[in-house]
Order: sequence, then structure tokens, then C-alpha cells
Amino acid sequence: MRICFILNPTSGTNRTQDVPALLTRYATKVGADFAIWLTEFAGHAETLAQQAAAEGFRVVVAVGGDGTVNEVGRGLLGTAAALGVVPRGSGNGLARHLKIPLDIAGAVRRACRPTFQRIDVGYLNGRPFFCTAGLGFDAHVSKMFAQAGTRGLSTYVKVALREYRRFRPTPVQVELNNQLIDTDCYVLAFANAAQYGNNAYIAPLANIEDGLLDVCLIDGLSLTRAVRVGVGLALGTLATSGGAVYHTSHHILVRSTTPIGFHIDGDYIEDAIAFEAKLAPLALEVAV
Ligand SMILES: Nc1ncnc2c1ncn2[C@@H]1O[C@H](COP(=O)(O)OP(=O)(O)OP(=O)(O)O)[C@@H](O)[C@H]1O
Repeated sequence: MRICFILNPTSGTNRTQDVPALLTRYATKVGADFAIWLTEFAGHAETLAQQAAAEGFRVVVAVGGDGTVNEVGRGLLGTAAALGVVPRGSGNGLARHLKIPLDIAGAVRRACRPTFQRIDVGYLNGRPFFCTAGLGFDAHVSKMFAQAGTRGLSTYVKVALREYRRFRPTPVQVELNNQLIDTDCYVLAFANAAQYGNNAYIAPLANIEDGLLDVCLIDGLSLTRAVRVGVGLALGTLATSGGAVYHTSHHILVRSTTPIGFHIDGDYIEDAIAFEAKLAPLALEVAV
């Protein structure tokens, strides 16, 4: 079994580690037949993953954060290769959901001696996601975070608190399960996996192989509700705390009269007024 590690050298906050050397050391230790390819620009991991699958690598491992995982996963859709993850981002939502070790040694061992499993793949406006996608405040914070200059959890929290004072919800109409819901969108999250990353559980009951997206709606965020949502995210109790309303569905339409930003696996994409979220059941094989 051949394994290809696709490394995003810009991911993570620890730039002093010699990651190729560590990958080589740990993969050699378990006797793996492997290659290491480095990305050279944003989006490159998708084409590298397609190339690796075409060259017959059985496992293609994203070495990076959820952005890199998304690119590699996207490239592997419809191929015979499975996605592995060596988490090096700040959030690592998919790796945490799949219980992949967060240390390089453990994750490399897992990628080289995997068991295989299939997971669902979500789509928002035609773009695949593996962990979460969504509209509203979380997308807005992703956009501001990308412009912040520094990374990591503390920057994320700082940006979120600053933007909380400015952000206002948008009226939307949500169509799911033959139901029309007129509401406000502060956050409308589509969860394939349970968490955003960093153990922030936006949809604690989400099951990545059930053929359904968990839809989490937060229509407003007064200070008391914000505290309740924050505690619910951290403790994994948001589904029962009353801070959010949940639905499950495999096809959701959202319309708005004013543009709302959306994100895919934590990366802000653009603003739009119409959204279609859907699910491809068990469309990706993962090596976990
Ligand atoms: N060689 C590269 N140069 C510049 N950008 C790159 C390169 N390779 C990948 N990228 C981009 O870097 C972005 C961030 O990567 P990724 O999400 O893996 O790491 P991270 O931001 O550190 O992690 P997290 O999302 O958990 O904070 C990705 O969206 C990807 O497109």
C-alpha cells in the first residue's frame, strides 16, 4: 500500500518544526512505502491529490488544517484513494471528529496502518465540505480571521468578540423537509461532523455516516444567549441547552433578500442571497 503525504507548509502555528523530516522518520519507522509532496499555493492540494490518486496511491494524507483537508478530500472524490489526516491546523475539526491522534507520530502511524471507513460529504452551493459549512456570523468571523495577520485560537476569540458587537442577523427563508421557516439568520450551520474544530461542538449529535446534515439555527445572539451558546459549544450541550434550534435533512434551501457570507470548512468563500445545501451519502473513503 503506497501512501502520499500532501503537506501545506504554511499551515499551523508552529513553523519551526521540520515536518518533512518528522513524517519521514515516523513513516519509515512503521515500514511504509511513501512519498511527501509539498503544496506551493492555495488550491494546489486538490490537484496534487487527484494526481496521487491517478498514480495509484491508496492513501492520500492531508498534512495541515481543515482547509488543506478540504482541498485533498475534494481532489479524492470519485477516486479509489482514501483520505488520511495528519492534523497541523489550529482547529482540526475533521481529525478530532474521526478521533485521529493530534500528534504527528500518532497520526502518521494511523495513516500508515489504517482501517477504512466511508463518510458523507456535504455540499453548499456546489462546494464540497467534510466538517461544517454555514452562513452568518461564523462565516463573517472566518473572513475577518483570514485578514487578522496572526492565527491560532486566541486571535480567533479576539476577532469573534470584536465582531460580536458589530454583527446583525439577516432575515431568511429556510426550506427543508417540506417545511418553510421564516426566521433570522445569526448563524445557520450545516454540520456533517459534530464540531467546528478546537472541540467547539456546533452540532454535538451529528453523525458523519447517517446520510443527513444537522442544521443548527441561531436566530439572534443577545448577551445571555451568547453565554449560553458559548458554554454549549464548549461542553457539547448546545443541542439541549436551548441556545439553538436543530433539524436534520439531506437537502436545504435558503433565500435572503440581502447577501450573507458563507464558509466551507472554516474558510470564508463569498456573499450570496441563495443557498442550497445537500449531502452525498458515504461519498468519501477515509483512512482512520
Ligand atoms: N503553499 C501554500 N502557500 C500559501 N497558501 C497555501 C499553501 N498551501 C495551502 N495553502 C492555503 O492555506 C490555507 C490554510 O490552510 P489550513 O487550513 O490547512 O491551515 P491553517 O489555516 O493553519 O489551519 P486552521 O484552518 O485549522 O486554522 C488553505 O486554505 C490553503 O488553500
